[in-house]
Amino acid sequence: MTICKALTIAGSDSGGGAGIQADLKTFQELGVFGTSALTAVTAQNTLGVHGVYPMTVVAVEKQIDAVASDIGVDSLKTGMLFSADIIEAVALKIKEHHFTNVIVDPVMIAKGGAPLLQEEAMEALKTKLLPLALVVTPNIPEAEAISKRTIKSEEDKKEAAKVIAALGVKNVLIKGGHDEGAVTYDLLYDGKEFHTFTGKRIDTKDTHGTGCTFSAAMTAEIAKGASVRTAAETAKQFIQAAIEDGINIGSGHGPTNHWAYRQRGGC
Ligand SMILES: Nc1ncnc2c1ncn2[C@@H]1O[C@H](COP(=O)(O)OP(=O)(O)OP(=O)(O)O)[C@@H](O)[C@H]1O
Ligand SMILES: Cc1ncc(CO)c(N)n1
Repeated sequence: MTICKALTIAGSDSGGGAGIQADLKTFQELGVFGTSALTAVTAQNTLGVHGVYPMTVVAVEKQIDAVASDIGVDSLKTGMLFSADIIEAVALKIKEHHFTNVIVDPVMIAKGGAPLLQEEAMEALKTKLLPLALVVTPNIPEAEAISKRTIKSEEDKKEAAKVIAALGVKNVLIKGGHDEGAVTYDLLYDGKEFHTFTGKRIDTKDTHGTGCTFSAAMTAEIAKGASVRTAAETAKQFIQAAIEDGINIGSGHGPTNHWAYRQRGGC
């Protein structure tokens, strides 16, 4: 049996709904062996972020080397990277280990408003990491920050995707969770064409970690050999099920249900 392996380079969410925890749960649910390189520890729950404790650059590098040299990496995703130093180190490791299936979730701000990326790290994200990415998966505020454009319409989303692609990313997937309306529209631009992934918008406050979970599902599917487009389709179904079959944990923005997709018969 071939075991597919995915690495997440991200922050820890003690509350278990986002970050490394969401990524590893999602990898497991989709039948992929998950490994991790922690960039920061956050003290976090459904009410917000109560502390951020970054790892040293050497600690991040050593974790990536340990995984790459022994276990192997079929695909990797990045989440919370926090500082320019960590971004630069991760970019160098991607090149050194010749990682190609790189999914960048450009995490900037937690749902409650806490910064998870230092402002001065934006330039490193754009110039060092994005050119190495197979896919980047910004939400709407992140797409606005990277493209320096305001997104109010589907046309704006398309223009922003083109601007982001011009930074050297092969595929840009702008997630539509922050839009309004009865339907969510996630837009994929592959450098030539646009593809839309839609779902019924669920009226719930329990959407903590939706972005991490979505990009982790894409990463797992790409580890198994799926195309970016097919991976996005599966990720959309995975997150739709995870939000719809909510589990109501904590008194703030609760996590999604990472096992819902499997329970419905997906794998
Ligand atoms: N209320 C909702 N109902 C249905 N789908 C949703 C809802 N909210 C988000 N989604 C979907 O979840 C996925 C993640 O999108 P979103 O824009 O919420 O990411 P995010 O802001 O990066 O999340 P987070 O920062 O919490 O990790 C997308 O496929 C989006 O369409
Ligand atoms: C550690 C971590 N990564 C990402 C997010 C974004 O959801 C979060 N809230 N916490």
